[in-house]
Amino acid sequence: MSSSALSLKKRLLKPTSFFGVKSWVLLVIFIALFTVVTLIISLLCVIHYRRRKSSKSNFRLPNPIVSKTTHDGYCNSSLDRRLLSRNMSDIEMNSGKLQQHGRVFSDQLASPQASGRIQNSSAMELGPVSMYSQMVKDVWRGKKFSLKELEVATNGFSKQNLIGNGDYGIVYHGILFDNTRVAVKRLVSDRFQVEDFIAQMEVIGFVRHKNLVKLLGYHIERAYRLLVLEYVDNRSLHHWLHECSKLVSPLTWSIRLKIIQGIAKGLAYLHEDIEPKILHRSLISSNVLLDHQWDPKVSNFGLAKLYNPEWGINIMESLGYIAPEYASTGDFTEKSDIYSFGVLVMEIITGRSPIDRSQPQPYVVDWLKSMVAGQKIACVVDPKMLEKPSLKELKRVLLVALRCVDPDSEHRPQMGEVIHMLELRDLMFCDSRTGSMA
Ligand SMILES: Nc1ncnc2c1ncn2[C@@H]1O[C@H](COP(=O)(O)OP(=O)(O)OP(=O)(O)O)[C@@H](O)[C@H]1O
Repeated sequence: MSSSALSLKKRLLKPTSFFGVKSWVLLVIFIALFTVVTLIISLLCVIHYRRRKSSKSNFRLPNPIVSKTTHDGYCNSSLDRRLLSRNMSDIEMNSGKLQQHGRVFSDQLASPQASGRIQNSSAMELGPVSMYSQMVKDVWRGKKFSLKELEVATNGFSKQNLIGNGDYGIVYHGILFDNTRVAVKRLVSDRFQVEDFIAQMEVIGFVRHKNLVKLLGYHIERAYRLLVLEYVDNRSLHHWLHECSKLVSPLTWSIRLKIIQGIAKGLAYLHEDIEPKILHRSLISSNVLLDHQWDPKVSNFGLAKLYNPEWGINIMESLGYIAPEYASTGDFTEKSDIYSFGVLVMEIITGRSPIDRSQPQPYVVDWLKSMVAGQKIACVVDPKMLEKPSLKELKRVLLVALRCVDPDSEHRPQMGEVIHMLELRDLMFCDSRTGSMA
């Protein structure tokens, strides 16, 4: 060993003035401390860099579904204000939705399958979808279903699983892997544009209200347009009003009232609590499903928008729910939905179809008006209802229905007002247009 090495060794082994600790020990401690501090600083730098990067990419879009009650100055009247704040308790808004303000499209859009199809079709028309779908992922709570999964759930879309056929498509009962019961609706038409379908599903998919059927997800592949919906297990209002063979209807007055109020709340939510609002466009008794507590869930909202307007007019006209201005101009507004609601209320009270050609007065609206004018209000209730409502209660609900079918759409109430009227106990029955009810 050389003399310099020996002297270095001596110095390292020599105790220092720092608690008599040997020099080499102090050296090791210093190197260790230096390494740890360097590591901590590097780590902090990385974290800071990542945070900055993610906040930059947190791109915000205008939100299509924003509770209007969150906007100051939205409510047009103090009545609406009260109604909307009360309605909020009915709305199953979870905090996640509010956090999602500014985010629009589901990860389904961003899937190679969906985005590939979008590019194949008119991508230019698509605008926001094609622009943002790549950036915004994992937003709508709707699940991404594969065709295989839905085939398994519905037993290969078997006849045994078939629930029924409607104007929009064929509905199958299904059970998902996690045992959730669903209704899988296969739309008959593949006439609409893929992007229109996706955009509409995205709007409908955000809707969460106890009186509206939830869209859990959807699937597009080849000619398949599949909607996966919450399963509602007690058939439709149409069934219980018109297809139930029992002499006494299980729909008592209080059940009917609950159904009317539930439908009103669901519709008010679509019209007044979300943005953009959704017009139902085919509010009819077969689109009101019931659960075992007779709570109504409105289905098929917004679907008619996908189809040719003529088609919607024909259906609503043939069934007797069409508002006069919609029939004459083809323009559908919120007030056209409210007209259909009025007809629906009349159907629920009387048990008569909106158009019954076997009657001298086939249209329920005309018949009811003539009965009211002839002071025969007590005779309008469904004969299958054993326990009749009090005259006061009946007048209250009838007045609401009559106001909703006012030929002048401007005079029809908003749905928020309807809810309020339905809940008022001591309504003054004075109305210039229905003077006989006073
Ligand atoms: N989510 C659901 N849960 C349970 N049954 C459903 C559900 N959606 C639809 N159905 C049932 O499936 C059948 C077909 O429904 P669909 O909505 O396609 O047409 P519809 O209700 O008969 O009327 P329309 O097409 O004229 O609106 C009906 O018997 C309906 O009650």
